[in-house]
Amino acid sequence: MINAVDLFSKLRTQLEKKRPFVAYRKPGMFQAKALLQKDIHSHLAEDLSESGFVFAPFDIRSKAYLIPSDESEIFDFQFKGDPTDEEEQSFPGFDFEMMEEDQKKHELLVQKGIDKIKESDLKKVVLSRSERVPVHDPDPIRIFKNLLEKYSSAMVYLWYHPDTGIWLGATPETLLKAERNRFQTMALAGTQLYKGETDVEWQTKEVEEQLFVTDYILDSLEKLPAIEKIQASRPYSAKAGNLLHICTDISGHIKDKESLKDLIEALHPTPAVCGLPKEPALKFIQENEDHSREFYSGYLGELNFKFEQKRNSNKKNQENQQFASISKQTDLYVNLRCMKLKEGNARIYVGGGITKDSNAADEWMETVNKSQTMKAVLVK
Ligand SMILES: C=C(O[C@@H]1C=C(C(=O)O)C=C[C@H]1O)C(=O)O
Repeated sequence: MINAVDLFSKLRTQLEKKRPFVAYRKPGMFQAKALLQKDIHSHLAEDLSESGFVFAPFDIRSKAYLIPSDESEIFDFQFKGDPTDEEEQSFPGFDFEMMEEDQKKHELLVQKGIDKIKESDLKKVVLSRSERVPVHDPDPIRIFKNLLEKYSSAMVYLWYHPDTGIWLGATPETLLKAERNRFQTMALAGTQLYKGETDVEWQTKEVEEQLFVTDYILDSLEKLPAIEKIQASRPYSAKAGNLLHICTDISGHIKDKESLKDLIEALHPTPAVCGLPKEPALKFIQENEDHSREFYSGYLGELNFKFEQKRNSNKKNQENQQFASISKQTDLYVNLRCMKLKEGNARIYVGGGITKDSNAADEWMETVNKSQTMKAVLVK
């Protein structure tokens, strides 16, 4: 365990030396972790058998970066900021006049998506935009501390790589957790503002949209020969910053470890960030969104991370002796509620799922609400 102040100063040195690093805290954890790469080389996750922290883009044809465990110094730390009661968070206001152009553009895009759904086999498409926000104090470490303070139930991270630049985020969405022969994923979709209550009503549009995601994930998993014993929870409302989403937890068994790659490839990109059917949704996104998503709606996290598991022996003559075995763990998240920091500006990425029942003005508002997760940590 390293003192947080010392860790942050090590991160600054890494930045100065242009060496890749990532610092992160998983949802609900007290302890945070950092991987500081010892050299400046670009390592890639080529076949997902590597061990380290992976940072993968939305577009599966582009490079997925890796900070390999073996080439890094790994630290555990705790950040004791002012513990914020998530119930009492405040979010900054917004200047709607300044955003008029963005609003028009986004509503046109959404309407085009709705029209396409009505006239084709496309059932759902996730459409996004990015927003440039000038940042008064663009110190990534200051912003990361704010993330740690504000979002205890999200995966919060600060990633730096000379090839990708600086990214930060607080994502509520698990892509895949896998350990030994078990795995877990989730179907997350549907959005409403959190108003102090998680026991809320959902409209048919949201229920249907989330069901598309669940069904698609279950179908894709059933097609994989190495996957068995698939189970799905009942849908429930999950809180993420100032928002609520509908969530279904999905779990199962993997028969052979070699299948992790197939599993990740079957899941990414899910209809929670791309659409249904996958191919026409992807085509629509590529042809109509006017920004490159880069790492937004890609995935990130621990890949085949080795950790020591201590077990007590139950043999009498070896009483009190502990046995350590090395296990591998994968813990990946979808890169949502995120931003890229560059030259004193933050580029915030936000999107939402469009179906035949969507309304363009509501979808615009949903992206405004989603952008609050990052805007709230930019202010001092
Ligand atoms: C696409 C985003 O979020 C996804 C889309 C949601 C929706 O359409 O309601 C909800 C949660 C996420 O699965 C985003 O945050 O940018």
